[in-house]
Amino acid sequence: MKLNDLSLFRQQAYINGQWCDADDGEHTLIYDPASGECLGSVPNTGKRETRRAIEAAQAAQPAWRALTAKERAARLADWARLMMSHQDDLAMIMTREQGKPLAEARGEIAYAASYLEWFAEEGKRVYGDIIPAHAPDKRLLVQKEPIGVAAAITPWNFPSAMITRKAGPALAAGCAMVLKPAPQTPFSALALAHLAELAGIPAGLFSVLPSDAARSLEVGKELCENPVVRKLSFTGSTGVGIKLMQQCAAGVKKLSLELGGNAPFIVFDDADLDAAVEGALIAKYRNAGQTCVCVNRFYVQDSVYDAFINKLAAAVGQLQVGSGLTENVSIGPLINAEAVKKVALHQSDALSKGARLLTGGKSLGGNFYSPTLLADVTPDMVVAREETFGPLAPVFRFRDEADVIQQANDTEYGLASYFYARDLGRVFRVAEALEYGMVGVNTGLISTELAPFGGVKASGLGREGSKYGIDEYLEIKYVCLGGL
Ligand SMILES: NC(=O)c1ccc[n+]([C@@H]2O[C@H](COP(=O)([O-])OP(=O)(O)OC[C@H]3O[C@@H](n4cnc5c(N)ncnc54)[C@H](O)[C@@H]3O)[C@@H](O)[C@H]2O)c1
Ligand SMILES: O=C[C@H](O)CS(=O)(=O)O
Repeated sequence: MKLNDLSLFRQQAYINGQWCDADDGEHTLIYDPASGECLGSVPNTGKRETRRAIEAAQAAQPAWRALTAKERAARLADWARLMMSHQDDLAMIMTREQGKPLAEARGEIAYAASYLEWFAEEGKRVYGDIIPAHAPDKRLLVQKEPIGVAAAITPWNFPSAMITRKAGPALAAGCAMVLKPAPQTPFSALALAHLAELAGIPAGLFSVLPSDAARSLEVGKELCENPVVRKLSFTGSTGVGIKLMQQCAAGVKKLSLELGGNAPFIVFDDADLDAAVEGALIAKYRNAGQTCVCVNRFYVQDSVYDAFINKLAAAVGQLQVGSGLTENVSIGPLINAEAVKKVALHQSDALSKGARLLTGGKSLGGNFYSPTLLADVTPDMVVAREETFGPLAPVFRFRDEADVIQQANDTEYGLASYFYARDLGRVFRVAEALEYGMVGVNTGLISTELAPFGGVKASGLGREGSKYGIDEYLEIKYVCLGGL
């Protein structure tokens, strides 16, 4: 790995402020999804290491909580500054282990750092209440307190931002955090731990437990069932989210779940078609279509259908596919062979049921797949219901608002949605009718630390970012003062 600062490339677990191997010496190899090259190895931690990390968190959290919000903020701000001063190296690590183009990786590092900056400040605004009492000798106080030890389990598609979107509010609130990163992308998480150490985040307060897919089940089970852990924040697929929810039920653990999506992208007859094409490229093909808020279904009104798909096909055909290390590449590899297979299956199912291939449609060898556009897609096709999580864009037709709202809402998911229209009445009607946690209007890029990120229905529970995100790591305490 060519880095300016090789100390960022960590091949050990980070537990209680110590860099260590797995207790049983087991380790797992990490591969570059573009080249197949082995990048290095990390310890394959399990239940014993998880318990140690939880005990360390429990020991470290009281002193961290006792700091003022301002003191905690200073450490988080330093962590963010260190991320940005190492942006190039952190981006290189991310591109090598996840595959996204370097420009996108640099963007993610800035996005990830923004959550630390944002919650450093939000921690200073954890206000309580004084409630007008119901009796003259009483005073009613409401205060917010850190929940204690929190656990995080994160996905591979945003190897840094999905971590700081949890660690930022948790530490700002006064909590400790034990993190299990995705098996595919441990190096980004371990680099963050190294920078946290440099920023003065105390030993034990933030631990990182790399593990392969099998050991992840063991680590996750301990995080869900250990009574010291009072909060679990998970980002990943809905199926796994449900399993974790079940494992947390007995301990009545507080949960945040950022799960799968099936985003509609609607183009009305009064849309600016060129703007819609620009928004479609970002909303569909960012991270090679591997984001939870990527468009999964395009809906275009009959009268502008041909004009839109022709414009979009021309734009998609210009997208460059290749290694994320190569300049001007906008579509990197998918994370693995299973991801490529899923895209190919969704495409072959649609074509077998009458869809029309407009551009792309090719597996390019290894984990590369051409950015693809399908027309004449119908609701009986698998792409209508399953999250593709790849660079495949299916385009449906619709007649009018009622028709497209019914189609767009016909899913168990409810994370992100997008539409292009210029009539003001239509904008409000459609934004209010869409059953999603987030709605992009005349834009394909909605994610920012300033806004509440999250979904409804099978897309999860709770919100991350914004003024709401810190509440996920706080408990409300009511104090009733009597006899005054
Ligand atoms: N809503 C969001 O903010 C958001 C963001 C990114 C990804 N996602 C979703 O994540 C999915 C893709 O990411 P993925 O493939 O990493 O998801 P995944 O659910 O397979 O894995 C996510 C994490 O959970 C761990 N995990 C899996 N099974 C587990 C178990 N039984 N116990 C404990 N841990 C377990 C994995 O090791 C990984 O760290 C997509 O569905 C995408 O929509 C959602
Ligand atoms: O995959 C989903 C992440 O939340 C990505 S982003 O926040 O939309 O950039």
